[in-house]
Amino acid sequence: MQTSAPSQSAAPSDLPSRLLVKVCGMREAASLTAVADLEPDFLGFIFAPASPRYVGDVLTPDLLQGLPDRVQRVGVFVDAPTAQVQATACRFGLNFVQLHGHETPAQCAELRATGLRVIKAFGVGEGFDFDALGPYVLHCDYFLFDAQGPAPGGNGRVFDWRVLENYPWPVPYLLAGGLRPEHAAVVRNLQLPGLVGIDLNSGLEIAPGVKDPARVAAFLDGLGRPGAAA
Ligand SMILES: O=C(O)c1ccccc1NCC(=O)[C@H](O)[C@H](O)COP(=O)(O)O
Repeated sequence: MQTSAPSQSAAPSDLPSRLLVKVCGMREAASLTAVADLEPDFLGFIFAPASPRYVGDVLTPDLLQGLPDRVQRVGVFVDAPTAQVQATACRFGLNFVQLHGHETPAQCAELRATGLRVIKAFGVGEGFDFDALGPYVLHCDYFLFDAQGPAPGGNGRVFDWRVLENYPWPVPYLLAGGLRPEHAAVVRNLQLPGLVGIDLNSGLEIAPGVKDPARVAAFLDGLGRPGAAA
């Protein structure tokens, strides 16, 4: 993993010395509390109505605001208007917004100007065009690289991570797409430029939006994170 911050980055300069972990697609209270106790760096909540992990009326601001401060709250959106993203972020006390649709660099900039931190997600396939990311570089805190699939996210597919060996930008990124506990040992030793964290979702689920805390703990254990054992 690269841990030095490249120059001219819009991203934080204090890059972590260990992989950050985001657990995405949290919905109901029981698994939310159990997973938060395992101390991931980020918890993700899907605000896209078409997703089987859509938080809908299940998630209350109280539940989310009761999380420990050390856990960053990420709202995931797909092509939602800026005002709606901003209002949702305000209502739920989100720290980050993760944009999984066709959001433009201008929309990333608008959201960032409100004080939110921005993760822009991209589906990676063969021949992925890294040049297309250039206009986003100054307006995002992180990128997230996910597998392409029928849905904008949560497809449970792994892409060929070797594509990222050629990652040319200074924005740090999270690796996503079908990660399961069996991947932890390999992920732990990945040496990819710009990689600072991973995003876990359907590979840890009992049902869409219901995470299995034992599988989350197993992944964290495989990464060698202290205190992550169940
Ligand atoms: O998870 C969803 O249902 C989802 C739907 C629409 C947009 C984004 C979504 N997920 C965002 C994530 O960050 C997922 O963790 C990422 O796509 C990886 O998911 P998976 O392949 O299931 O590990």
